[in-house]
Amino acid sequence: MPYADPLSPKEIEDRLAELPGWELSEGGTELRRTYHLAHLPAAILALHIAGIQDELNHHSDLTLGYDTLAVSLTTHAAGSRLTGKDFDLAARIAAAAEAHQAR
Ligand SMILES: C[C@H](O)[C@H](O)[C@H]1CNC2=NC(N)=NC(=O)C2=N1
Repeated sequence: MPYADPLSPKEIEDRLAELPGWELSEGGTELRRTYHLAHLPAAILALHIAGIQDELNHHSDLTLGYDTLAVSLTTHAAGSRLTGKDFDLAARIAAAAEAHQAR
């Protein structure tokens, strides 16, 4: 069983509709969102997300800014294309961000 198979454009469109505020990168290979919150709360949210990612064994790239936390997701084992694992993790990240009152 491969780690995860790339999704079709239609599947991506359908899954993206379930994630308000998230967007695709230029080539449709990354799922992205930037959260806005104060610096230390953003770092704490990053720590929470890191725990979720180890639990799921699927990891995003997180960029901590002055008052932002940017999230970028792709599945490396699928040739850096989007798979269901990306959307599953994004949904968990979105729930964590809401709990941290990130916008
Ligand atoms: C061995 C382990 O299952 C793999 O390295 C996992 C870890 N986390 C991962 N995260 C992401 N985004 N893509 C992967 O292909 C991936 N592979």
